[in-house]
Amino acid sequence: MGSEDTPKLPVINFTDLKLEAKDPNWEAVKSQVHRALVEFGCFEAVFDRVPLELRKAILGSLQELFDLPLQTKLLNVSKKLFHGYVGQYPMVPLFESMGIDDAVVYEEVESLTNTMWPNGNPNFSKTIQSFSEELAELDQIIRKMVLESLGVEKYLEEHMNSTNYLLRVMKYQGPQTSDTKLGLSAHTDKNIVTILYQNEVEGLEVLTKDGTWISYKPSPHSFVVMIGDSFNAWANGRLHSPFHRVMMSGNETRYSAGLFSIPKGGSIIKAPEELVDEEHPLLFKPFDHMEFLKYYYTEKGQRDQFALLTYCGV
Ligand SMILES: O=C(O)CCC(=O)C(=O)O
Ligand SMILES: [Fe+2]
Repeated sequence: MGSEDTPKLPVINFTDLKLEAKDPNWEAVKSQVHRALVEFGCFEAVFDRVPLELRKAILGSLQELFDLPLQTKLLNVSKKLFHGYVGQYPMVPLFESMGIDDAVVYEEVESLTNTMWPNGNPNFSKTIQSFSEELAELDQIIRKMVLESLGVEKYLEEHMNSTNYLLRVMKYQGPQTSDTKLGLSAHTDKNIVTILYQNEVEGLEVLTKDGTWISYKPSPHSFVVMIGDSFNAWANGRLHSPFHRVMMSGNETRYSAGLFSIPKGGSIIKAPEELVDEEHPLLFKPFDHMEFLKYYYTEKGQRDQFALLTYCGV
């Protein structure tokens, strides 16, 4: 297969674009975003709002965090499912991850920081919070563009207010072999929007609608934006939430960080009536995201590639 045949994720440039100021480029970028999300559910975003220093700092902070002893990392527990320390799974032995809930709020980050470093580590808290705050702006730009493209911007405020931000940080050890090993199993995200950043070690792959795995070539300037099942359900299937996985080879460690916008517990996800008609019958019954996650984290739910469809598909 020639290189021009190798599929690539669309690249969209958000340089200088702001959420508040009406930008002359807004409409053009919006139509690229809409097209990419319908076709791939995913794209590569160039977003210079996160300064290079901060990009470097976040990767340093991830390493610092994962270098802590396991018994310290295990102190990151959370009442919410899949929000604390996750790792040491026989299925994916290379993978470790930690959640930082409400990472845009300094005090929330600080409380985790103080659990990890009882003598404090303000640099860590600042890096995590600033990084999350900048990416939250990109998340909101994308969601606003999607709602406008679907003609349902009247729901914008309600939609934005219905979510929280979780920053999940990930470490994948190199398998020390040249053949490829599973880093993270293929899945769709269950949330609204995910924005990923990572070091230079390859491994992330995204499945196209026609069944081809696209390998993402990391760049320090780019973020990967992905739609989760809940946003696709809210949009009554007019977007796409892609399967993706991490495949590892070689010796190097891959670090990544993802900002996840997640429906608040108790908020009901229901497609606006404007998006349901004869041509587009309702695909998912209204559902409570927290209740759905309870199903997803059962043994059956974990094996179910189409968990949301099983849970509330019409
Ligand atoms: O490490 C990555 O780039 C992907 C992580 C991921 O897919 C997830 O946490 O849902
Ligand atoms: Fe994911």
